[in-house]
Amino acid sequence: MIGFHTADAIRDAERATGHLLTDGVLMARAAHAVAHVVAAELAVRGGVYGATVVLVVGAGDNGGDALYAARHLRRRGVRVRAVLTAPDRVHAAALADFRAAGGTLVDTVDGADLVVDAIVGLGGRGPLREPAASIMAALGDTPVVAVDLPSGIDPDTGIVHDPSVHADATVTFSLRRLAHLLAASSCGAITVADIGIPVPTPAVESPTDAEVAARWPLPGPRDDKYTQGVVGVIAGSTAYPGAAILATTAAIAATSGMTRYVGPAAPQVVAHRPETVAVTDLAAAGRVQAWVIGPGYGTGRDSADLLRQVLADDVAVLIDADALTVLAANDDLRADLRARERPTLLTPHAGEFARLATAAGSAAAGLLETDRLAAVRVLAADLNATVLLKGRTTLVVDADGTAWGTDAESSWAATAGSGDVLSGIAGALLAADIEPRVAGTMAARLHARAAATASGGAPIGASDLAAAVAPALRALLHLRQ
Ligand SMILES: NC(=O)C1=CN([C@@H]2O[C@H](COP(=O)(O)OP(=O)(O)OC[C@H]3O[C@@H](n4cnc5c(N)ncnc54)[C@H](O)[C@@H]3O)[C@@H](O)[C@H]2O)[C@@H](O)CC1
Ligand SMILES: [K+]
Repeated sequence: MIGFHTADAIRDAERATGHLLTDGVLMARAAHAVAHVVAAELAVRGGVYGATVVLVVGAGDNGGDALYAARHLRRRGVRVRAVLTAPDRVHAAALADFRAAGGTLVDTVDGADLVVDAIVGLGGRGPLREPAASIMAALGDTPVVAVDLPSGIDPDTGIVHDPSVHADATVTFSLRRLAHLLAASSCGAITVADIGIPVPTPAVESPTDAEVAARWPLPGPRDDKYTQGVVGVIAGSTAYPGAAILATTAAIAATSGMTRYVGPAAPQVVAHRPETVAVTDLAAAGRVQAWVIGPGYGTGRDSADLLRQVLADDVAVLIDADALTVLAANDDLRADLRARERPTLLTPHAGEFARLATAAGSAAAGLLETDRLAAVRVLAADLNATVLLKGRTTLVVDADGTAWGTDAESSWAATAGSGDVLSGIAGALLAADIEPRVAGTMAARLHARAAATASGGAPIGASDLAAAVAPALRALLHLRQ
């Protein structure tokens, strides 16, 4: 598991090193790592020797890391210059070392082959201030290496303020910050350099692809179609059969268990996937181990009745799309949800999340813009369910606050119908008896990989995504030991 930490937890862990912090040993190690990553970036961009690097240095220790790095870079033949954004508060010892190593002070980033963002790190609050904002606005397409995290991004909430730095690479120290997950797309490639800080309990964890592969349910020698879990998909309508087809197609590809379908699009679903056991009425559906309810199934009275019956069933339930809207509109259904004892996973996008949180009178509604992680934690607790908030970074949080997350690494999945594919995959995993937080995160990982597989660099539709679930899973399973 990859752990992500709060700034407070990191500062406590740094303090626990005692003299390593107070004697500047940690900063010396950090500086070494900065120089290493800068040199590696230069090496793939035209060479290290003779290159010009401009450090943009702020008031705190983040600037100190970069100034001390100059000595290592000079040794490798790099011309190092620095712009001080707060000259009266710069790390004095680091500046003296920088000068002694042959660094020179300048006023702009002009002429840089690479810029180092050492404006703020863990101590950063709010958007870039002047003069840092104007200095960085003049960057053009010069590559940027961020020290610790890109300045202007909040370390704990990952809020990307305007203006802020967009980095091509980020070098951080021993412990990943929450922003590295929550604002992953602003950080570029992240290098975690071990500088000898003990690892505390993380705030959020993210499984690696190898861990997702290891947990993926595959048929064993004694399995049959029932033992692997039957998922039932309640989705789509006569007018809009697409969601039903996408969700069932994804569920079929994700695991070998049986997929049932309940709804008016049964003929279309069977025409696309003949292996689906499809009926139009819930009463005729037969047993399942998990329900997926909501994609494209409408928001009328029938929808509320169906959701009520499904919530009363003694199996895992995934509530998505229209069923989330129905849940927002019906107090009694939210009461049923809170009272449930079986696993329940809600999979809203930001709009559905806001509507549901507002209807539930949850403080989560007010937190969504300022602190996504806190917002999901609050809604999960208020609804007594696991909540998966979709986005470039997916967060999946249990009612007790346990939080997992995963960065999609690309945005190709941002297309209509993409969520239907996600709910199909996650539903199949729930039916295989995987707990909601784990199932949701595993599904988000496979979904992201399927999007990358389908895309190959070009826009895709959700049926391309659904078709790529099987090949993406095949590739993922190669990581299994
Ligand atoms: N504490 C430690 O043991 C270590 C700390 N390290 C570095 O130290 C950093 C933390 O240092 P500090 O606590 O000094 O904090 P920072 O270096 O992040 O900067 C805080 C300073 O920046 C100013 N500031 C805050 N927001 C700003 C904004 N938006 N625009 C302009 N200025 C702003 C503040 O007024 C404050 O003076 C880490 O991110 C890391 O880079 C490393 O040396 C590793 C060891
Ligand atoms: K920085």
